Amino acid sequence: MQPDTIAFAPMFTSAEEQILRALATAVGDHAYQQWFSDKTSLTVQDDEITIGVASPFLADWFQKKYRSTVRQAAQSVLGPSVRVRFEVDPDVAGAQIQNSGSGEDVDGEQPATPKPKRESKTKAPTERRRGRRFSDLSDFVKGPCNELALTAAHQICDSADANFNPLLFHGPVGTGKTHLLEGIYRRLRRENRELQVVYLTSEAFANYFTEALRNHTLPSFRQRFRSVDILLVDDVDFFEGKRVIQEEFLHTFKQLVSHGRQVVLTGNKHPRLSTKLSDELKTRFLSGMVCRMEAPDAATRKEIVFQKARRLSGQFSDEALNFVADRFRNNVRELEGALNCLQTYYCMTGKRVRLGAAQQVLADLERDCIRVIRMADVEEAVCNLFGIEAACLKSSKRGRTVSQPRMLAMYLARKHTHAAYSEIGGYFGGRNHSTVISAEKRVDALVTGSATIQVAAQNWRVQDILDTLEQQLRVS
Ligand SMILES: Nc1ncnc2c1ncn2[C@@H]1O[C@H](COP(=O)(O)OP(=O)(O)OP(=O)(O)O)[C@@H](O)[C@H]1O
Repeated sequence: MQPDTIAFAPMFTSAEEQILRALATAVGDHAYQQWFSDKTSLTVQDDEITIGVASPFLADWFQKKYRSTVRQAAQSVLGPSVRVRFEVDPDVAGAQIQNSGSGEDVDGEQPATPKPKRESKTKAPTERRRGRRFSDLSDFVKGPCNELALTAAHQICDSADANFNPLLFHGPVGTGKTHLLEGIYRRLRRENRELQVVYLTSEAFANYFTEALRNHTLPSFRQRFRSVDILLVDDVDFFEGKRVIQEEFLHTFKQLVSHGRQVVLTGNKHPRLSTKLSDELKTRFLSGMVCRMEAPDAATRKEIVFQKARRLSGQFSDEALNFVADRFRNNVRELEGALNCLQTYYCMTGKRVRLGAAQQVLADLERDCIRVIRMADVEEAVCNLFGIEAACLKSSKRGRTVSQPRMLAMYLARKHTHAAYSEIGGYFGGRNHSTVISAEKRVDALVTGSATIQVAAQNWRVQDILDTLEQQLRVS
């Protein structure tokens, strides 16, 4: 991966300085001296920059007048995913009050608020950390459920020439896909500042694209995304069913990969299981390395809970933490939610949280985690996976493309809703109870025989399909 020359990058020492220089060029010297130099603070935190100003009125005014200029300046240094915030910085405000009385008149563009004063003190980029904090790879707890993915993430950061492109993480919600992607971003930004690394969600990519289409700025949109060294895109499932955006992303992807630039993606399902991604995009997604991430096993959950608890100010007994790890099994977000409850309880009482208190505090949360699965949920999950309409599932059609999904839907409805056979048969197109019984037997036999059926023109083991559907039912 050869870093492209980024405008301004080689000339200045820090990202803050580069942004300020780009800004000065964009707004002109006069306006820069009048509004920015010595009168604002600038903080860069990952892909977010914060401009600190002296009052809420100024924050509002800057937002209206300079937001897009500041964003463009920041993008020229940090890449297209950068976000800009304006907020009151008490240090800047304090410095302005101290220096009041030395103001000068400005041109007609000033806001109808107290004006910034000339001699207020420039605030150097501070250590303060605001806004989004990207996760770090070093905080990621390794277990059998994610070991391969973590190793691949480190390989991307370690080697300028990882031999898989793209790297794609997929798995159920809350299993750490975004954490790994952010961790890659953070490590690369920390250790390879010369690389142009862009992190964004696929939704943001789609929004930038639509904006570029609307504003007739496609060439600059393309130039931005097709010249990065490493592109990290979260949640590619969002591209599903969006043909034009898929096409655009495909070209971006091809261009990057053909120039040896790395692409890392995350998604909730294996690309092959997607019925709404173009075949060409799917093939590209599969051409590198696909890592599945699973819900954490017991030992990993325990390690995660203990690690996260160490970062909290609360005191918790080991039994209380083991209780959390044991009870909240679906994903790491649930574990975090439970720990937050215990932390709040600790803040309220000031007492070390023991097992009894944890059980009491978490009882409600546990109840909330009980998922009642309805036949409509099964229907929706099956239809999504197989790309068919609900009406089709309930119809009298008997072709395989419909009868197999229907058979699986009946099987899952019986397993998870405990509805009577006749009710299930009635729901899926007015069939009788013996049809459901026979569907149940057939699926059991297919699982036992490791049989496969087709999803999206690929053969999948019935057990794998059931696992995928059941994961969706658990979290939907
Ligand atoms: N192995 C892990 N070690 C430490 N924290 C983890 C681990 N896995 C997940 N987490 C934490 O769990 C939370 C949810 O993880 P994350 O957002 O990465 O999940 P995800 O798989 O991207 O979910 P979604 O599909 O909903 O986007 C985050 O706070 C993350 O830091």
